[in-house]
Amino acid sequence: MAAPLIEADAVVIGAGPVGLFQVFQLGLLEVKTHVIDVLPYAGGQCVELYADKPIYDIPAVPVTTGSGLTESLLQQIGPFGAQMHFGRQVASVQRQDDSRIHLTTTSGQAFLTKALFIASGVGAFVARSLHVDGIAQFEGSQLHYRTPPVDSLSKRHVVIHGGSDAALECALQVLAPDNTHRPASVTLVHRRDVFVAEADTLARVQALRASGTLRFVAAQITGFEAADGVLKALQILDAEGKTRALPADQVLAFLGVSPKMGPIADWGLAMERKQLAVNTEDFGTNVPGIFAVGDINTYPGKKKLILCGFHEATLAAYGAMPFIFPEKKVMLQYTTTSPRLHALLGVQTPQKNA
Ligand SMILES: Cc1cc2nc3c(=O)[nH]c(=O)nc-3n(C[C@H](O)[C@H](O)[C@H](O)COP(=O)(O)OP(=O)(O)OC[C@H]3O[C@@H](n4cnc5c(N)ncnc54)[C@H](O)[C@@H]3O)c2cc1C
Repeated sequence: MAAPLIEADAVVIGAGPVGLFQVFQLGLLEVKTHVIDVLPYAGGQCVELYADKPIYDIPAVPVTTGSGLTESLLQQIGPFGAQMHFGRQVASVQRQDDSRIHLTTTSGQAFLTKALFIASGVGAFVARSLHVDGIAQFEGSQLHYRTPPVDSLSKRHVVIHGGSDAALECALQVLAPDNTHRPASVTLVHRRDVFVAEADTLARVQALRASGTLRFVAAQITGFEAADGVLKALQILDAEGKTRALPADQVLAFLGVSPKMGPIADWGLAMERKQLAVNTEDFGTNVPGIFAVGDINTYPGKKKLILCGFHEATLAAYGAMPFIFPEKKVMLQYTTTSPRLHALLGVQTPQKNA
């Protein structure tokens, strides 16, 4: 059954830093927002590509990190109660006759919004898939690119594939002492016995390997065996050059993520060199009611910097008001002095000196 249509004043595509700040600026203008991101969490490039690296050029923040900045932004937008729709990729965008914008996601959710803010950055961060002929048929049932609920792995032969932190964290989660849904076996498969992970994670995985709870095989996955449409085993090419079968009911592959622009070029928006062309007055695209902010847009002098995206989001919020609240006269107010903004932010208005 199709998910019910969500009607909204504003939808933001992308929960990167600029999408999050868009929520803040819209919140100050009393606009409730829905945010859609294909990732299961906020932060965009900041979390996906440089979570622990320092950033030095966020105004008035001498130093933070990709994840630190994201946490601060999430805290800042907290009062506005944006509805987050994680793990969903926007597939289509179409302006309707009533001037609202209709969106659909690949998972079948639809939105109808008065204004749309595209903050999709360098593209949707989607998991790299396992390149084995025919194995895609098991995606979602027996092949996963994120850890599925651990109870679905109970009494199954589980194969975790990859050499990253994410693969090792998955092994630790599946074999956590408090997980009562124990798999029949858990095997970690990576082409070499070398992993890129935090020292603590490596040590905990090593302990599981030493105790025999977690098996490790240095190998490449080259094929699979199935019966009646059910995956039974993976064919692996081991370090000695031998191909053998490894029982596999559930395969969890962690091969990293890569940004994909997706079908954005089909949304009827003017583009220049794969970026959305916008005006610099309010960062509107050529389609009324659709704005583009952050790394996805282009205009003369564009710089792909977070602070530039914050400015763009501010002007886009004001620019969208005629579409969201056409009757409302919008005045610029300062967060320092406006009791109205204090109420929205849930903070006290300072008492005037007697
Ligand atoms: C290594 C590195 C270091 C950097 N250092 C700095 C720095 O020091 N200072 C600085 O200012 N900038 C820095 N940048 C650039 C900065 O990270 C970007 O300018 C910023 O992330 C852009 O934010 P954004 O919100 O526009 O897009 P992004 O951060 O790319 O976020 C976009 C989000 O949209 C989602 N998305 C895209 N398409 C869809 C779709 N169709 N459906 C659902 N979700 C979708 C993506 O999954 C993603 O989460 C750095 C970048 C890199 C790679």
